[in-house]
Amino acid sequence: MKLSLGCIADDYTGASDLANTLTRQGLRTVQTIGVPPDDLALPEVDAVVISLKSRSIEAGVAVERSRAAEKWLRGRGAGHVLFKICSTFDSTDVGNIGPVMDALRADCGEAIVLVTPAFPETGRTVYQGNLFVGSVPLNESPLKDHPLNPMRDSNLVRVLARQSRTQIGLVDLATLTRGAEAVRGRLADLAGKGIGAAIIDAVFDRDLEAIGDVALHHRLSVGASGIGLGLARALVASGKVKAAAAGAVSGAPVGGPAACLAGSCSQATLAQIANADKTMAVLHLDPEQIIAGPAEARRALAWASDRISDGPILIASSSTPDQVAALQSRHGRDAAGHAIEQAMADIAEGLVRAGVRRLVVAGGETSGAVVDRLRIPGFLVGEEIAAGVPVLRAVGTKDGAMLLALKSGNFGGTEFFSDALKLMR
Ligand SMILES: Nc1ncnc2c1ncn2[C@@H]1O[C@H](COP(=O)(O)OP(=O)(O)O)[C@@H](O)[C@H]1O
Ligand SMILES: O=C(O)[C@@H](O)C(=O)COP(=O)(O)O
Repeated sequence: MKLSLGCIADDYTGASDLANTLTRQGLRTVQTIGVPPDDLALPEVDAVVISLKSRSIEAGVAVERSRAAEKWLRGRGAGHVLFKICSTFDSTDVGNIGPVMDALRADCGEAIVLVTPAFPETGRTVYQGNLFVGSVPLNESPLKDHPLNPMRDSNLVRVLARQSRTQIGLVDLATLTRGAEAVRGRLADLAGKGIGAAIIDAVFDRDLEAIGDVALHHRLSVGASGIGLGLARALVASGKVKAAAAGAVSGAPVGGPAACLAGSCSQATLAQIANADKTMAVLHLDPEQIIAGPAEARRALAWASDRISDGPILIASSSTPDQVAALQSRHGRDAAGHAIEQAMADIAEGLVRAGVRRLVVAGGETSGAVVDRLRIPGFLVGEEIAAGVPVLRAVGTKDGAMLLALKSGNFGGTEFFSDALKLMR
């Protein structure tokens, strides 16, 4: 297998979002959890998206894991590697986007790296280096209240400069609009000044096509699903990938009980939870009790076992920004987040033991904890539920056929949970 594109995603929801985009553009794509073991049977594919849970961990560990993933991808022939980050640039001043980018850039000997989180389909656009979420700058969006990485600066040149050892430049929309040659010229100027990475503006998919065209001639790029779209279209346009051969997988129905778990506290997820009781039984966990010990997860499983044969259920830990801040001030941000993620993993494990084979998880870190606990080695991409969220069919599992949906906290409409289960048959 010689890969046309190698990808390293810094969380599992982000990886499924990118795998979805590449599949929709005609690339045969598989999502793996971590660097695949040698005995994992992978189908013949054009792209592999290696999912890491490296967004919110210590920067040195994120670098080490990302370098191992890059080595594996390059070893399978990937000439270009995309480091997939969040379309809302989720990170802190100590990383991990900058440190991982610096390390991968050094490893592949790239002079200058194109960076853009733009993903117009979900309202993420970049202009003059500033990231917009819908109609507002990042620092005015709900991301300012993210539980782990509150985003309070929309200027990505500044944000990335605080995290990276290299200077950061800008390729603005005016340059991009003049075409690929103008972008190459600007990159050569910046690289000549010793600048190692550039945020590039993008507002429409056509901007991402131009970016993909340029990026494909580099060894490394950094961005969200939008740049994935650009790279995929460039690969197809160049004839390196035959798009007609690809498509989302379907498969035998899985059936059986279905459950949803929400650990995301994002605005979109809060609205989806508020709507869910129209179509399923909903349990709100007590976050304080989760931190106190395992009894809260046991209570959730007992509640679930009474209902799971009657129809789908949703179990949520999610709270409003004020409640999240209060909990964090009592227990610390990382300790609270970790305890809740582990409780969600305990609940997921118990649900699967009780026969659940269709599972929706809301939240990137939450999905990481759940998928790790279930020891799922990889996924094939199925139908699209909402922009950036596909149905995933697990591969290589010991528990037999299983369908999952890993939803980024901010993605999906208000009916997301029932929309997902309609497609997860
Ligand atoms: N009620 C709560 N209070 C504080 N933190 C919470 C609460 N519920 C969940 N969390 C934590 O908030 C984080 C949410 O992150 P994540 O799952 O990545 O969601 P998103 O996709 O919205 O970023 C996780 O670490 C999760 O454990
Ligand atoms: O690019 C995106 O916005 C998503 O793919 C993503 O990375 C989501 O992260 P979470 O919101 O933490 O799930």
